Amino acid sequence: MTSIASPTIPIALTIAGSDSCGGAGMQADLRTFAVHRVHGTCAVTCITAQNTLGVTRVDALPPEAVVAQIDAVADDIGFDAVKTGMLLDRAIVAAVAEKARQAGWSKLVVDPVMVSRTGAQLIDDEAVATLKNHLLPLGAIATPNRYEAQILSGLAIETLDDMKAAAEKIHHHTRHAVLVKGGAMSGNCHGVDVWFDGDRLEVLQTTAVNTRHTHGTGCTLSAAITANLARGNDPLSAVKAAKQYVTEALHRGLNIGNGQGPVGQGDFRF
Ligand SMILES: Nc1ncnc2c1ncn2[C@@H]1O[C@H](COP(=O)(O)OP(=O)(O)OP(=O)(O)O)[C@@H](O)[C@H]1O
Ligand SMILES: Cc1ncc(CO)c(N)n1
Repeated sequence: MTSIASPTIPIALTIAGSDSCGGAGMQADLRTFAVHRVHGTCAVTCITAQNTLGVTRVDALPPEAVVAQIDAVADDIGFDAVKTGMLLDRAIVAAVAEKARQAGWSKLVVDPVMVSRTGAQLIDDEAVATLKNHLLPLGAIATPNRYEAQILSGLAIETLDDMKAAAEKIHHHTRHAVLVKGGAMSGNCHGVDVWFDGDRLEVLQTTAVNTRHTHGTGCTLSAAITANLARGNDPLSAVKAAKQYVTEALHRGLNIGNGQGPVGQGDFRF
């Protein structure tokens, strides 16, 4: 029998929550990895009951269960890059940060999932502080959205200059690269992201896509960055290619459910 995957296939790990509607969270991450021809492994942090209208229930896994999943993958298969998504509570954030610190993951993308694009808080205050002080400084790239960048920088974000100032302030705290995402910005900044790595400040822009099917954009972007890092791309080119990919995914948004449908990570036209 021949095996399908060669030992040289890039491998990525996502540490994230499950989304029952399949558009965000680890479902989005694994699909995005697959489209990038990267084998996806996962450590589930929490189970969300959610659909295109919102989240109705969240159940956390014990932090030991999250760590056991990471160890099971690390001890046997290994991975080339890691991303974190929804970590939910202080204990899970602390356990993942400790694992990242011990293992010294160099290709770590931290999507600091705290506040949804609609402004709803997704994790508690203690978890926010632990994420900011313990996990974020370990990530090679942090990808806050507008509201998360406001919390992390302490700055109000209304304009492109505000996005740049927030990216610089967050970098000052983490000493690593930051991508402030503009999906929740209005006017000319809608869909514009700002990259700052301490050296280069870049504005990443595509034409804003006029769609309401935006569920999972943030997860899809950070998963694509992680996949590109796993494939050996440097951080800025990984981010630029991922931005292009999420724009295409927005054009393929799925009109399912009664609210904000998911972006189309795969090309389902056939
Ligand atoms: N309508 C749009 N047109 C073009 N790009 C967009 C649009 N909406 C979001 N994006 C892009 O999608 C990516 C994710 O950004 P966003 O600010 O939506 O993240 P998020 O709030 O974390 O997402 P999520 O909705 O998954 O929580 C960014 O690159 C952003 O610029
Ligand atoms: C599980 C999960 N992770 C992340 C997000 C943010 O898009 C979401 N809605 N659900």
